[in-house]
Amino acid sequence: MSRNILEVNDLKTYYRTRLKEKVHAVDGVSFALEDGKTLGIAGESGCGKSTLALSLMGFYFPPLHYGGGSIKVDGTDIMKLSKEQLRTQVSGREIAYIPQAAMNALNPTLKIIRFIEDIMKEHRPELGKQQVYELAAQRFETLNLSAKVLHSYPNELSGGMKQRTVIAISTILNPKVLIADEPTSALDVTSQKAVIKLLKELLKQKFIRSLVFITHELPLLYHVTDDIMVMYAGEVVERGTAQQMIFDPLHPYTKKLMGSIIVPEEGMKGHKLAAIPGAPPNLKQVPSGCRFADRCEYARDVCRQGKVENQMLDGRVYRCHFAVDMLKEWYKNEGA
Ligand SMILES: Nc1ncnc2c1ncn2[C@@H]1O[C@H](COP(=O)(O)OP(=O)(O)OP(=O)(O)O)[C@@H](O)[C@H]1O
Repeated sequence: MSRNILEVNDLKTYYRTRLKEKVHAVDGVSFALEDGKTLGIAGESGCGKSTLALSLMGFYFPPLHYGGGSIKVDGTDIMKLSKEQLRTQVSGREIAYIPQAAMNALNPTLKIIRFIEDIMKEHRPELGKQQVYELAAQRFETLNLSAKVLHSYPNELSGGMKQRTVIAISTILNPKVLIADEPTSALDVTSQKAVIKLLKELLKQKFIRSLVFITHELPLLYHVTDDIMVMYAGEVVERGTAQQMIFDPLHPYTKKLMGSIIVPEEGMKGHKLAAIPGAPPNLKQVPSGCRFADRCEYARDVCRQGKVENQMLDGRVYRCHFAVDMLKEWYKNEGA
């Protein structure tokens, strides 16, 4: 059996607002990612995906705070490390993060090679300027990015090329896990395909070992990731293989989410999430029962009474009171 490269157990993180209220953005999240695997994270806007990504990196800066739980990267609990250790030993080396709109955050006054020089100065100080250049040029060419890009300024690159460059820079230290938050949003279909190809190449070349891919574009998850995890109101409501999650969802929320997808034949048409009536609960005051109950057509009184525990089924996990047979019966009747 393959070992886990990332293990998250009961992770809780919250924002403290100026009025001193707590926003429970990640509320008891647990999952594991095996070496060599890719995990997609889906869910509506505001359900905690980006906060989970920040939390996994140990980026706890006010207003975001750590509330409990563990994050193990290749066996090391990063929450037990100091901020300095996180910065020098974990960030970029063990686990790298490409935030939303990262390509727009590149300093326009610096040539691309300067970003790589800065990383190497910190992590590989023994390398001279020429060695850094050669290493960067070789990496870029292996990834089918011209080494000429290294001499360009960010604004001289197209959006798609800028995004691929950011990914190449962020993975230059061969992190074990790459977390990419909406890496294809705001790109045209051709550029999206190029970004996906690059991510797959990074895995194939073993420049990264595992990938966490956050996106609203659900068909992309089907084509890119082994597993999909769906979040709702700060919690994981279901996790399974991409095939199971898209074609045989168990949780009523996953069912609604996936109901909006038509898997396009050639793979990459951008289908966004269809609107689900109602809104997620306020994360300042989360309900004690099922958080989806108010929007769930199958909800009963029991759903609102007390915490809903995860149920396991053949390696899948879903957070609902009801048994699979009952859910499937309801779904069958719905389709009839
Ligand atoms: N700086 C902040 N201060 C207070 N609350 C915040 C802050 N940033 C995010 N939140 C809240 O935390 C919750 C989770 O937000 P998060 O951005 O993680 O969701 P998301 O699923 O990534 O959404 P999106 O897909 O729009 O990026 C939301 O209720 C959001 O309003």
